[in-house]
Amino acid sequence: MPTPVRKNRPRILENLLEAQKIAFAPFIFEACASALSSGLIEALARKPEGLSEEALRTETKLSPYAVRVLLDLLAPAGVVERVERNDEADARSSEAPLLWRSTPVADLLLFDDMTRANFFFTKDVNYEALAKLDASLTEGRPAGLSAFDPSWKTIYPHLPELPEAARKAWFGFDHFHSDRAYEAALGVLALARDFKHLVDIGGNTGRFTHRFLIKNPQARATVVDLPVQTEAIPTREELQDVVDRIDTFAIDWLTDTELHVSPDADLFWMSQFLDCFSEDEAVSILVRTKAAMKASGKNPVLAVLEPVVDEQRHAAAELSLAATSLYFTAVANGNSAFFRGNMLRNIFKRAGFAIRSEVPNLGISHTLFLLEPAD
Ligand SMILES: C[S@@+](CC[C@H](N)C(=O)[O-])C[C@H]1O[C@@H](n2cnc3c(N)ncnc32)[C@H](O)[C@@H]1O
Repeated sequence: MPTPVRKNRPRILENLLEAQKIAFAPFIFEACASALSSGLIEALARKPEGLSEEALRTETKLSPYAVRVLLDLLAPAGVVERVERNDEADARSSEAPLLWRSTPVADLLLFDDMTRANFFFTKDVNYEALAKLDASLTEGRPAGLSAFDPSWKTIYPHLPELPEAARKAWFGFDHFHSDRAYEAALGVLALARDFKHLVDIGGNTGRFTHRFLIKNPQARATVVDLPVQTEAIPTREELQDVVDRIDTFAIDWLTDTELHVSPDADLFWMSQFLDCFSEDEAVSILVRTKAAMKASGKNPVLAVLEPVVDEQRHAAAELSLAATSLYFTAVANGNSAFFRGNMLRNIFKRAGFAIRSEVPNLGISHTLFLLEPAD
């Protein structure tokens, strides 16, 4: 028997609209993608006083039909609006062309770097794969990854093989979210100690390593990652000014390989890394990292930079992070997510680390944890 709808709910019309935005979310998303790629939103943004449909056709090369169906949906979706006529006669006249203009939401789609990084990450990396979210959730594997290649088990070893648009969107998204926090985190680290040897675990393309080495001209670094990433480090053009101070250590943390790095290592660093693993996997990685730290003679610190999903200042950040967790589910590995604060702190404890300090709200949404072995 169907569950009865509860009566006397307040704001039923607003809620009905919200529910339709969800029911038709892919339609709205695709309409925005077309309005961006055709230049429709940009044309409107350049003319704050408004544009007629005819002018939009000229600007975008879209047909009258295409302009009409896009505008008709983007208006109730809150992306464009009809211009209010002041002149009553004008407003009644069927001769006067209807004018359209963009809303502040359209401006964000066009100009806001975070919105754009998220939008194209959704479009070019996740869109097709998300159709397999159900299977991913029930089977505990990234079933959506088959949109790229049915033989791939996780996305990480295949990042360099992604199609051009997906690779650009993946790195654009990753870099957008970590870059802003890097500068702030480097400032915090500089206050803590004069670090001489960085171990960048999950160092990927060496982007953080590069910034660290530029800021610390006497220091060295070891980039730790899957072989496909570490092998590319020496030839990366953007690292050439520091490459003679970088070593690499290739590891697949999902095997039982141990970490071995220079005895001079005094800063172990993990940025947007632990979230690529399940809780138990993260504990295992931290335990092996702790063993490598203890082998160093320099009393090292472990710095973990993570966005904590339930400790965000803004609803937009919380929604972005929670949505990205489903990328981990359907595309990346099937078993990880951005952590809630209590889970992450518990993982540190289980691995035998004590938290020395926490600095929240770095960049847009990251917290920097400084940890030391508790035993
Ligand atoms: C989300 S990226 C983070 C990159 C960078 N640290 C940042 O702040 O943007 C995660 C990194 O972890 C690495 N990684 C994922 N799974 C791994 C594994 N099983 N063993 C070693 N590294 C792995 C990936 O290759 C990638 O470079």
